[in-house]
Amino acid sequence: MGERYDLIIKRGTVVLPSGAKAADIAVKDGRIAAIAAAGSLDGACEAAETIDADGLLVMAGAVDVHVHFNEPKFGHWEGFATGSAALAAGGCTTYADMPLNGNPPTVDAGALALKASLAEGASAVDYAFWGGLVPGNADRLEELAAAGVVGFKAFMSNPGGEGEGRFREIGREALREGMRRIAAFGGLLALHAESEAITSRLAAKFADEGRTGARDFAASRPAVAELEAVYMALELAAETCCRLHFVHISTPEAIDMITAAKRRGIDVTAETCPHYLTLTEDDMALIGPAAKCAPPLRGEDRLEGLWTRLLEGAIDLVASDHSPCPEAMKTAAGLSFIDAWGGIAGAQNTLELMLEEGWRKRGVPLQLLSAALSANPARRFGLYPRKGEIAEGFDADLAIIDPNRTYALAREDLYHRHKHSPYIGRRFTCKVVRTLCRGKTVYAEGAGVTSGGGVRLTVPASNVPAVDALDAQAALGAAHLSAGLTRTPGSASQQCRPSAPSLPVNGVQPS
Ligand SMILES: NC(=O)N[C@H]1NC(=O)NC1=O
Ligand SMILES: [Zn+2]
Ligand SMILES: [Zn+2]
Repeated sequence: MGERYDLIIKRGTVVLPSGAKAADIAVKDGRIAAIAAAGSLDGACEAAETIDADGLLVMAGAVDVHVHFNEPKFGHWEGFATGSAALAAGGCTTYADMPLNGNPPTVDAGALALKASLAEGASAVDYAFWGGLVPGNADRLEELAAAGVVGFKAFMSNPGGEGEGRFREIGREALREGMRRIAAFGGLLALHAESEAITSRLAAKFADEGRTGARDFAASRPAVAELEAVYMALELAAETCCRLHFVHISTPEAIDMITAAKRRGIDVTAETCPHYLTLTEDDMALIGPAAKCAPPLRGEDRLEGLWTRLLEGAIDLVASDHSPCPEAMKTAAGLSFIDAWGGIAGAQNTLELMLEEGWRKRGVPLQLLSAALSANPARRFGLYPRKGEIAEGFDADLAIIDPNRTYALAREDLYHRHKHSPYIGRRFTCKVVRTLCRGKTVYAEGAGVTSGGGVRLTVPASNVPAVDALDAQAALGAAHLSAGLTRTPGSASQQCRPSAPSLPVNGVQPS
């Protein structure tokens, strides 16, 4: 007998960075100890447990860097236990929690400590936290970085939400100052990019006119609101050299602006969400408030345009933006579409949606999907090389998928706190059947979710992962479509030198 392992997963179709391959995976002390030819470990080694994955896909657990678990105070919207259970059931093994809509929002070290205390012992899978950049907390950014946040999140438009002291959007000058501060310690800023000027003016106009339907909501947040905000933020990033990440991009035009900025050497990445890749404005009108989000769902052309950009490697990562609320805030009698909560509860469905719509329907290679769902988010936010890939030495964070299973998503399948979802009734031809976090089964079909074992991940404040690391995905995209993104290795960090701002920043003289 050879090596003694804790677990062997045998004969699975394993999605490696180089492609899918029949292989055995051995796990010891929570990490991937060996990857070997299918059938070669079984019998040759001892293991406390064996999982037969014959006929099943084995992928790296998804790394969902965009979820809103709303403790403290708004745990009745979504909490760590239920939110993470949904992620586990969907094949996600690591997440990063956004600094809103809990109260207090995560805008200083004290609020972060409170968040962390509430998550401890409650989360089914591993997790990290975002800090917030809001008007007035520029002096708190470094303490948040020192406490290990993955980055900072700011809103360019009104984030909504409830409660005194809730998270607020940031104007141009305070955003610029925040970027200067974040750049100074090598941090990263994530932006919700919609123009407040455009969206608030249209919202007020439509309110006056009594326009409260789904189409009115979409029209009040047009694509140009995203494009203007992305353009402005890219200009500020060029000026301040702040590393930038755009969350939930909804238009291929914005992706193209971001791609052009990458070519100019700006250290920027783009995220989209499964809903922009699987649902349209028509679906939103049909489904109702369960499909309401901001930016809103777009037309078929833009949806397909996003898939093309994903294939080209121009979309760095996919995350859920799980932002749920109590049922009544979506469906109360007499509630108009405009007044319903904007946020889609999608935590559980990311991986299956991407497999269904990407791999199955559009032929997107599994390794490209895996890069967008796992490796790239892990790399960008400092969780790599521990998370994000099936490779020796990495945490044994795995999603096991039955690629020959047809089912329709039912309310009862959902683990998140409130069971509204735009995907209820949707048919899938694949299903996550088991999820392992650090080698422990956290979800198994039939048995359900085992809660509580997730640990907190902190990212060193000085962590500056190069954007070049993301070129792996671009290369895959290029190979697939021969239209990939080219980025000069090292270009981002080498080219950016902060230039003097053209205007004084909030009375602070540029140094
Ligand atoms: N406040 C909040 O979570 N907003 C999120 N919901 C949504 O649909 N987009 C968002 O930014
Ligand atoms: Zn947002
Ligand atoms: Zn969000």
